[in-house]
Parts: sequence; C-alpha cells; structure tokens
Amino acid sequence: MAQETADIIYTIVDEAPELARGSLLPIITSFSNAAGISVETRDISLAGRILSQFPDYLTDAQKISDDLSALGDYVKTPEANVIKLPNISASVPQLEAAVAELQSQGYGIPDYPADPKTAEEKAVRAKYDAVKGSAVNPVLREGNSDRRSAKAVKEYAKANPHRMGDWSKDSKTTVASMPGDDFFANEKAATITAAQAGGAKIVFRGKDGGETVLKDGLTYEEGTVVDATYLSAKSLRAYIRKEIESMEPGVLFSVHLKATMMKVSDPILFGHFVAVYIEDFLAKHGDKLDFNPNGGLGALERLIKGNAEMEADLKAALAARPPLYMVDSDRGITNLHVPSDVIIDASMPAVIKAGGKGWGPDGKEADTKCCIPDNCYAPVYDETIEYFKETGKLDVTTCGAVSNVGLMAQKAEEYGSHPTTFEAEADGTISIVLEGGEVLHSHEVEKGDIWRSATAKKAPILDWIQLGIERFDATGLAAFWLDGTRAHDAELIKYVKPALEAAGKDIPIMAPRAATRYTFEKMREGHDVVTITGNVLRDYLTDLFPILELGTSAKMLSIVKLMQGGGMFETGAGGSAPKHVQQLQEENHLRWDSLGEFCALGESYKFLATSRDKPKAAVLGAAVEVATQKLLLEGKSPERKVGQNDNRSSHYWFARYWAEALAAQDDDAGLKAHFAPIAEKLAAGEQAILSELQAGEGKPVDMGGYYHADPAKVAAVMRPSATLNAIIG
Ligand SMILES: NC(=O)C1=CN([C@@H]2O[C@H](COP(=O)(O)OP(=O)(O)OC[C@H]3O[C@@H](n4cnc5c(N)ncnc54)[C@H](OP(=O)(O)O)[C@@H]3O)[C@@H](O)[C@H]2O)C=CC1
Ligand SMILES: O=C(O)CCC(=O)C(=O)O
Ligand SMILES: [Mg+2]
Repeated sequence: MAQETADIIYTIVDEAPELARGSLLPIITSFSNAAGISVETRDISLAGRILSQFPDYLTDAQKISDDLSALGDYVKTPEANVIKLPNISASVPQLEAAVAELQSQGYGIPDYPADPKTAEEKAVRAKYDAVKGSAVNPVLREGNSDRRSAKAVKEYAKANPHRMGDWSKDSKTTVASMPGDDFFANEKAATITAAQAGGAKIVFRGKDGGETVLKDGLTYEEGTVVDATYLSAKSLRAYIRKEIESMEPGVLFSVHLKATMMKVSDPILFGHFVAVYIEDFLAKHGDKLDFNPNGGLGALERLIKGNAEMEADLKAALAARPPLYMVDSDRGITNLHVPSDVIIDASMPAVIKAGGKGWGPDGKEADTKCCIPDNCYAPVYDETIEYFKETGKLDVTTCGAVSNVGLMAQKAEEYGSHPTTFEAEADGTISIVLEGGEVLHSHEVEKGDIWRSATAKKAPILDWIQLGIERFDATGLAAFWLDGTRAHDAELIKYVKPALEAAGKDIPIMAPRAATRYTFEKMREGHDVVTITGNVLRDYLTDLFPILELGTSAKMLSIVKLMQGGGMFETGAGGSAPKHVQQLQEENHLRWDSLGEFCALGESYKFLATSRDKPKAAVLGAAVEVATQKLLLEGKSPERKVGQNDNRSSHYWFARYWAEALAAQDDDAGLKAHFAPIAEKLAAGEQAILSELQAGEGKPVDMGGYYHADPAKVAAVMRPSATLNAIIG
C-alpha cells in the first residue's frame, strides 16, 4: 500500500463496532467525497484474518487479501492515516467458533488443530496462532499511545453523571496475588550495550544436558531493554488452592487475566485456575477425557454432554467450591467458562464501578475476591479498592480527568512477548544467549513454569518520554508509573531521569501502588492528571479511569502517533461489545455508542489537513467536533432499551448536525453550498427517517452470520431508512 492509498483507511472489524460501521461509514464516505477526500476499507476482522491465511483451501472467488500485513507496512509510512475500530482478539473457543461458521458457509478451511502432530497440522496451527489473540494491535501500533477524553465529553459526563455503586468500609472485596515466585519476583532486565547488540537465541537446557533452541534469529539493537522472567506453576497452584480454601462465606471467587493480549501465558494461567477449581472431578474422570483446562469449563461441558454420571459429578464438584463470579448468571456462564470472557482491563473497572460487586450464580450482586496472580500490576487494583473503601465512591460531577501516555510502539514490553513466551516442557534452565556466547539472562525452571522475555526499544522509549512531557506541559500534573524495585522499570528509569533533567521537568516517578493513590487523590480534588505508563498499564488505566469518570471507555479519544510520522486514530479504549450484538439479534436495538468513532474521525481529518495538505479536511474535522458536542448536549446518544435512541438514530443526528455545521461555516464556500440543502433535507425528513429507523425495533433480526455476516443483510438491518439513504446517497 503506497502513494496511491486513499486519504483515510477505515477498518472492517467484528461485532458491535462492525455493525455500527454498516450505518456510519456510508455517511462518512459521502461527506468525505464531497470534499474530495477518499476513504477505503481494510479488513482486520477475525474472519478476514482467518480467510487470508488459507488461500490454498479456498476457491478463487473466496480468496481475500492479507489486509493486516499490508496495513502493518502502511503504518510505517509518514502518510498513514488509519481509523482503527476495536476487533476481536480471539481466544481458542472464539477461534473455533469462527472456523465452524466459515466452514458452514462453504469455506473449506481446516479445523483448528488442538494437538498438532503431522507437519501439515503444525503448519495449519502456526497460521491459526498468528491470527488468534491480540494479533492486530501489536502489528498496527507502530507508535506510542495518547488517550484522553475530549473536553466536551468530560464536561458532559460531569453534567450528566452515570450511576456508580456505593462503597462500604466493610466491603469484603479484595485483590489476591501470589506471595512470590511470579513474573514480578523473578524478573531480570538489562539494557543492551553496543558490544552486546546483534543476534540472540533462547535456549532450554534439560537436566540431562540436552539443549533445545526455543527461539532463534532474535536481534537486539543497542539501547533495547530486554527482560526475562518466569512464573512458577507449582507456586501458582498452591496459591490458587489457598485462595479457594480461604474464601469467606457469601463472597464470590473470580480471576482476572488478559488471555487475549497475553495469548500464550494467560490461557495457561487460566487453565491452572480451572484445573484446581475442579480438582476432584478431574481426579476421577480426567484420564478418560481429552480435556485441556485452558479452554475453560465451557469446553468441558461440551465434551461430557450426555454423560449423566460426569455431568452430575461436575455439578457436585462445582457445588463443593465457593460460588463463582458470573459472566451471565441467566445462562450459567461462569468466570471459568471461556478464557476471554473476563478480561482484566474491562472486568476490574466494572467491579470497582459497581462499588466492589460482581454478579453471583443467584443473579445477585456480591462482594468478590479478585485473583490477579502476578504482582507487576495487581497493586493498582488492590490500592484502588482500598482507596474507595476508605473514601467512598468517586463524585463524577467534580473529579478531574485522568489521561494516559503509554509506551506501546514496536511491540513494547509484555504485549510483544508472545513469540518469546514458553511453557517449560521439563525441569532445566532457560537462557537468552547472545551471538558472542554471552548469557544475558538465565533462569532455572521446573516443568510447567511459564517463562517469557519482553523488550522495549530505545527510540520508542525516548519518544514516549517526550510525549509524556508534552502532555504534562498541557495538563499540569503527571507521574511516571515506574517501580524502581522492579528490574524492568529500573532500566526505564535510567532513561527517564536524565531526560527529565535535560528538559528541566519535575515529574515524579512513582511505583504503581503509590501512583494509583496519588492520581485518585489529585483527581478527586478536581485536578486533571496524566499517567505516563508502560504498555500494560496503558491498557488497564485507559479503561479504569474512563469507566469511573465517563461510565465507559468507549468515549475516549485514542491517538497513536506513529513513529514514522503517520497517524492512527483508534475509537475509544474498549472492545467490540459482544453483549450489544446479542441485543441487536434478539430485539433489533444496537446500543453501541459511536462517540469514539466521531472523536477519531475529527482527529483523522485534522491530521489529513496537514499531512496531505487538504484544507477541506480541516473544515470537515471542525464540523465533526461541533456535531459531536451538539449530539451530546441534545441527548441524542444511544440508550439501552428498544424504542429509545440507538446507534442508527444517533448516526442520523450526527449526520444532520454535521451537515448543519458545514452549512453554517464560512471557511469553505463550496462545502457550505453543498451541505446547506443536505442539512435542510435531513431536518425536513426527521419524522420519516426516525420512524423508518424505529420500525423494525423489538423483533429479532438475522445478519447471516456472527463472525462473517452477510453484508447485504447487515446493510438491511443497519440502514433501514430509505429517506436517509436517499439523502446520503
Ligand atoms: N482495541 C481493541 O481492538 C480491543 C479489543 N477488545 C476485544 O473486544 C472483545 C470484547 O471485550 P470486553 O472485554 O468484553 O470489552 P468491551 O469493551 O467490548 O465491552 C465491555 C462493556 O463496555 C461497554 N461498551 C464498550 N464499548 C461501548 C460502546 N461503544 N458503547 C456503549 N457501551 C460500550 C458495554 O457495556 P454494556 O454491556 O453495559 O452496554 C460492554 O458490554 C474481545 O474480543 C476483546 O479481545 C477489547 C479491548 C480493546
Ligand atoms: O488488543 C487487544 O486485545 C486489546 C487492546 C486493549 O484492550 C487496549 O488497547 O486497550
Ligand atoms: Mg484495554
């Protein structure tokens, strides 16, 4: 994708944001084209990623291009301008469901090989592994992250506070982490010197002296921070057992991981929780079953369906354990059913926003023990919970805005570590060996231990520090969230301190626990604060604070300043809202709020105005901002119930206010003349359009697929107003 690429690339994704695209993109394209701006799509959906891997299994008509790889190159060009919506980061159960759906639609792709043996199975598995988990974001995020709420959005939230649960001083909600032997405790880190720069490999040496190369062909540049660490499986199991046994009555048991982004390590951690939780059942039946606990209780239930004895034993084994935190109590879906149902960045803020409550099997709210095994970031949630127990719930109408600058570029830190994460196959030693023979890091491991190495490159680190300083200057208060007692953070601090001194900036450096308290105290006093963090805390904090402040992270402005000069504009900070799809299917109401898309669109136009010298883009962008503000003030955002405003009607209002703003401006006479009659038609058609949009609500709809829907059916559902469609063209 080179010079001839369209002005703006909009992504085809999954679930709710993809459905919303069906209604919104025709509006964006129509308005853009009127200003001579071209918009094209690229498919990064789970189904698209799968199909692009298997051309040899498909008919010519079924083959599709590998858009993700092409976009991966495109984001490294100075002219890149991408609007990226959230996509599914698939767990294995989601991947299997998507494969089954594609097969049922006549795509002859192979099954996902759970236990590959032959060379062909291994090759197929490698292709699936490349598209599963968080396969998109690390490829596209060639820049650091700047996430904040637009001023109008924050002001709106203060004036229209969302519901927050009350915190009680004697809440039994807690965070429980391992007492040691985790990634935090075992971490080693080094910054690569000029002499060390070059090739490297990761080697396992067994007790018998035999050597296996786990990963070859690594290259480290000078200045790269390289970590290695492991988490002991034995200690993990002991901790899980102890936490289950020490449960207080009435408290729910829960585990919060990131099995999507940490696609190698966290499904294994999840599997240990499942295995320990149903230990009695597995002791009795495990040998007879081909069950991998990493797939969750959902997979087990499917496996034993129809076997009355096993079904009864599983029920009894679960009943003997403390009650589980539920994903969907009506349907009996527990925390342990699917590894990707409870994702820490979204799940912990939900518990905290509710006043420390989760949903129990009885469909009622209860206090919850939140297991977060590793101590690298768990203190953030622990401190947050302790803080709210002490001070009570946050006052949304007065608190300041917390924004984030995150070190993310070029697969920074843990989120880039999947290719260098391994489950030890035996007792032995895992080492990183440099080209010259020097052993950079080495750990003694036992069978089952999870070992991983992560890197952060020099240029992204320096860029991140500068971006942090910029946002500090614009905001007034900030802190670097780095723990000097953690090996990796200590290396980063060696970059941060001199850079702050050189810039003459007095920005504190605090360990995550202290920084959490500092940030809450300052924001409660009404101050705006910037959190300058690594990649994982970028992810966690840009859900935590927005969910508390704004009710959802979907309303965030999320900018990725690409290292080579381009821009990627993400929508919101959250995911693809599967619950919203369910509601649309059942009652044809889509509560997805495209505010994140509106914010991203405005920024994309602003960027385009300078990057390709298109002044009309600046006019469109300014009008998007006016329209977004008006939409908020007039209360035209989607609401939760049938008959209320939904995603489609909010897009009508957005289009109308956008056209009105373009008709009202005087910077571009051509656009003014073009949009004045459109604004008039949209106003005159209000009643007809809204009743056409509402006509189908309350009844189930068919999209012809979940992961790979039929575009014609989606268009019929998402664009039901002939009047609106005629005006938009
Ligand atoms: N950038 C990316 O590509 C990301 C992708 N993901 C992926 O998304 C999927 C789902 O993740 P999950 O953790 O459930 O989190 P989500 O953010 O998708 O959903 C959590 C809840 O947040 C609310 N919400 C989120 N977005 C909106 C919106 N635009 N408008 C209104 N409400 C919204 C909804 O609440 P309610 O139900 O109350 O309406 C929703 O159920 C996973 O496959 C995950 O991997 C996750 C994060 C980021
Ligand atoms: O890529 C993913 O799986 C999730 C990304 C995410 O949660 C985030 O960037 O906030
Ligand atoms: Mg996140």
